[in-house]
Amino acid sequence: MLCKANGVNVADGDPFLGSDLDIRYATIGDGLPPDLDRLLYFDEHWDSISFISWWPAAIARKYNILNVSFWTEPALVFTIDYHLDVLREGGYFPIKGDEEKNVIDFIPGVQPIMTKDLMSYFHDLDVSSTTSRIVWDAFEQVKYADFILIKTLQQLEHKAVSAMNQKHPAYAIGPINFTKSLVPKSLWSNSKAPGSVLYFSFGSLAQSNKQLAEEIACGLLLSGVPFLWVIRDREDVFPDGFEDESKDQGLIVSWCNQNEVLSNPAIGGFLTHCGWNSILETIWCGVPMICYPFFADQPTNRKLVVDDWKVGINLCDGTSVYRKEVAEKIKQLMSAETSISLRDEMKKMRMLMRKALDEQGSSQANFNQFLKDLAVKAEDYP
Ligand SMILES: O=c1ccn([C@@H]2O[C@H](COP(=O)(O)OP(=O)(O)O[C@H]3O[C@H](CO)[C@@H](O)[C@H](O)[C@H]3O)[C@@H](O)[C@H]2O)c(=O)[nH]1
Repeated sequence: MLCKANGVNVADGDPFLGSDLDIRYATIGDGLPPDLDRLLYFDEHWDSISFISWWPAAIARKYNILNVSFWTEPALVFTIDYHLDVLREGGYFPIKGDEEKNVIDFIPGVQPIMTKDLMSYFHDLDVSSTTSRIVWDAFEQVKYADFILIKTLQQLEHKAVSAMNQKHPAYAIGPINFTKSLVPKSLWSNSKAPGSVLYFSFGSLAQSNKQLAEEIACGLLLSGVPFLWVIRDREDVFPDGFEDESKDQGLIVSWCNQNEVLSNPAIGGFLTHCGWNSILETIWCGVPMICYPFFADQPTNRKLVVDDWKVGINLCDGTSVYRKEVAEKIKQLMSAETSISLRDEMKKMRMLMRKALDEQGSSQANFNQFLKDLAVKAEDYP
């Protein structure tokens, strides 16, 4: 196969490493200070990156080159967004709180989904808001792509991927950029019992607000569970005395190598904001999750993790977070007795993911097929 001949393997970090393809990467900053809370200044952040929603298609057209669009979100989210025009026509984008319209059951490849589980921008009533505009533009433009790559597993999202394929050449090639053998280096949690530590991070964008951090901090103390908390800006966020009180129970850091942490045997659970990359990394390491989604695709990702795949639980069952409930949920997840079924389901998903990334696995096969189709299509381009 083309891919194999070129030595390309989706499990080896950079999938193009070792190939004879001339692939170059560039990082594009959003122009905002690195430590700015992008959740707090969400519109400014999205405004500053809005160019990414339209320029790839425009440039591809201008220079008559192939346009490959790569999406780091579940096929479920991508498919719903791909049908924004249909949803807008039906009065679902935005959702206007109409009782009769609380389930969407007409998107090909998407099981009936409650409107509450849709991405956060569906609930933004202002269609001219930065987020709504960018999402709309991005999915108008994606229709001009020659190929769509989705960072997901075919086995997990078979229906959505197949339905997408009826409309557009789409390939489930995820997850990529994991190395197969992650060897944990020296880590505080090395001194802890297997499965005893809760890892807690809200990803690269979201920072905890004071009230939320306070409830979680107190919940952690009440639970007594050892923890590793990644928080980028901890100034003035924790309740008085928390860092002192918790110094024997937990470690607080501003950043870590998440893959290394998750693959450490001491980690028994992950309190996550449901960023898609974190979810895939967590499944790769077989760690069950406690979910607290903030915005964008995260509420929909939560549905996959908790309701569909049953490898995680919600942090809170209502709309607010209370320390007592936080403590209960943490204890429930971390106890081997109360989370048997979660752990069993997670084992199955982990196996699926590892198989998909094998040399004969679906992600590898889809990636190989993509390279073949790309080469054929490239013949039409001068
Ligand atoms: O201390 C840390 C914290 C995070 N990470 C890494 O940072 C990435 C975080 O990615 P993700 O979990 O997807 O969260 P966000 O950075 O918040 O991702 C944004 O982009 C994702 C799609 O790519 C969306 O699913 C999210 O909603 C959106 O917030 C992961 O690879 C983590 O391994 C670290 O390495 N160290």
